[in-house]
Amino acid sequence: MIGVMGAGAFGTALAVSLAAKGPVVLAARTEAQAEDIRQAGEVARLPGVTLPEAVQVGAGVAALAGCDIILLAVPTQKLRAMLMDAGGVFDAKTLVATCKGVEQGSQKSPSQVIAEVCPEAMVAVLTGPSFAADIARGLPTALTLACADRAAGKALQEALSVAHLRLYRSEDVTGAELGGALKNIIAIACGAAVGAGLGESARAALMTRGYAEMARMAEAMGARAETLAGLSGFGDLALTCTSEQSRNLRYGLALGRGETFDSGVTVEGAASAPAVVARAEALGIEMPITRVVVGLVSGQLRVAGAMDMLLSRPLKEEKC
Ligand SMILES: NC(=O)C1=CN([C@@H]2O[C@H](COP(=O)(O)OP(=O)(O)OC[C@H]3O[C@@H](n4cnc5c(N)ncnc54)[C@H](OP(=O)(O)O)[C@@H]3O)[C@@H](O)[C@H]2O)C=CC1
Ligand SMILES: O=C(CO)COP(=O)(O)O
Repeated sequence: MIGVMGAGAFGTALAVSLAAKGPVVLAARTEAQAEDIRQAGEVARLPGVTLPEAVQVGAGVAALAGCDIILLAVPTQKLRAMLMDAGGVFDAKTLVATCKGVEQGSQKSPSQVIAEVCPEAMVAVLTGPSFAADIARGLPTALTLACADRAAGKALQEALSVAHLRLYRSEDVTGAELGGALKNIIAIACGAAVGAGLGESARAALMTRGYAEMARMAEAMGARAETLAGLSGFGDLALTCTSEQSRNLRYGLALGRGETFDSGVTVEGAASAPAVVARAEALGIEMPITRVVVGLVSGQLRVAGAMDMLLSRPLKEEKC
């Protein structure tokens, strides 16, 4: 049976989608949350989506004991603690990370965190351009399913594909995870520029030079260029930087407009950006847009100063 850990927007959307194939367990953090969801028939972070009967709502890791495939849909910075609290329930399971970020402190990707805490588990990554609301409504979506083990990846591709949710297989876990984590940061930069009234041309420039940063880091970390050009990289960059459904873009818009933003909303790019800059420094890679996002998020930079920093860099040849 398939289980989902994290009854937020994305975990719920995936559970609703996969329920077309059979029963799915959706695990909220606490029994009180699970009971609220059962009573309401929907999840607060994904309003307007009625849970089908095939979605069985439970609480905590115990609810997932009978599942062999578990999708992990908690924010990246919460992943390690959640796994460490699992008390062995996740050992020897197939764990599919759906979170898009880099862990603060360790600078590790979700799959690396899983491998460290649950060394017995088979690890895969599900990523790519998809808003929870779109998946839950059954709108057409194409994602990357990355797993270093080819046979396990093929089995997962079958198990997790649904008519409107088309999965493309990859063995490049590093590249798939990097694309998802880095595009969120570039989306914050785009939002900040647009929010500050700098225009659509600035957005296009940030997306393109942001992609160059993503490709640079990917190359340095041994990821494949074609992965970055695929759904998990370019595809998700395009979606997140251009749609106001994106929380990262909306957070950037608020920064650019000088407005406050609800601190309860998951903004993976803001949490991951300092870890990415630290990793870039260790690798000797220039990531100027990511760096200014760190300054914007920490409040040390304003958009005008950030743009001055980017525009005053030495003139150079256009290449990645
Ligand atoms: N929303 C989207 O469109 C997409 C999201 N993603 C990725 O999916 C990940 C999750 O995002 P999303 O679902 O949108 O975020 P949400 O903020 O909507 O939900 C996160 C959920 O994780 C739960 N959670 C946190 N810690 C634990 C824990 N220890 N045990 C159980 N549950 C826990 C939260 O519970 P609580 O409220 O109690 O803290 C919350 O329900 C992110 O990395 C995001 O980038 C990927 C593609 C699309
Ligand atoms: O990852 C996403 C789309 O692919 C969701 O983006 P946000 O986290 O910015 O809402």
